[in-house]
Amino acid sequence: MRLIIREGADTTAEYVAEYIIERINTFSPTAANPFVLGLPTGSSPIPVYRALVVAHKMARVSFRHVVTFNMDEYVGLPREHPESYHSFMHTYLFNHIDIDLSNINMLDGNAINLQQECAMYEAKIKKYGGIQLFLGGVGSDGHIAFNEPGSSLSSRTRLKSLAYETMLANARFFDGNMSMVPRMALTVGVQTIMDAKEVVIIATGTTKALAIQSAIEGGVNHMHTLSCLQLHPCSLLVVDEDATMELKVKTVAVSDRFKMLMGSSLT
Ligand SMILES: N[C@@H]1[C@@H](O)[C@H](O)[C@@H](COP(=O)(O)O)O[C@@H]1O
Repeated sequence: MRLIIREGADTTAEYVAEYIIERINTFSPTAANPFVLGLPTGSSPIPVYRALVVAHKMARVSFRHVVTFNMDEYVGLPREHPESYHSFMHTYLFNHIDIDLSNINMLDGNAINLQQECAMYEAKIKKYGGIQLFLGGVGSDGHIAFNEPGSSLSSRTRLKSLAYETMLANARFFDGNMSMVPRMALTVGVQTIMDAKEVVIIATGTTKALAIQSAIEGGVNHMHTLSCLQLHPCSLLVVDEDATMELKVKTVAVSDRFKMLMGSSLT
């Protein structure tokens, strides 16, 4: 697992966007051999999507032969609801790039048979030969996608009840009203993410510091599912300085601002 530290949220997002652009362009996708990209929702990837849209408008990257699979979707929230992950992805990315709508794959949280929906999603990923690059965020408790604490590390796409902490964090998108926050979601599993050829995680802000610390310095364990990436041959965490605040091993190059915050212990 590689760790890249940038100063702030914007430079962190820029790094991730440039990384994805480079990967897509180097791959040179075609209709017969598309680039398969896994995507997250949440506030952390928003500046990444913004940067990808700008790069697309400047003709630096095309999504014409990119196939996407999103990580998760709420159960029971209408697709058109502004807080559905379907709406989120169109608002922040899909409406502004040249992706073919038939290349967008999102779990249907209103499917009549949710179990079948999840099995079909896994089968479709397989049909494309797997995910080339899975971009993800992390929950403040260290979860990846909606693989809440206690999720099996060999899990695949399935129905999950959300942890109280996740619902609390997501209440900000529902006018702070906990009773409006969906209690269940469909999510790719830990193993689905581990099967990707490459995994890139973005984490910014002090609220992610404990999650980053447990993922990097803790053992691999199902209570902090991000930690599974320690076992991935090609995983990358891209974080800002705030998100490194709880790291015990202070061997990283740090900026003056960070040194100031930490006092003389780093000099
Ligand atoms: N299912 C999503 C995760 O994929 C995301 O990583 C997390 C953090 O979101 P944010 O970036 O808004 O902190 O939120 C939800 O739980």
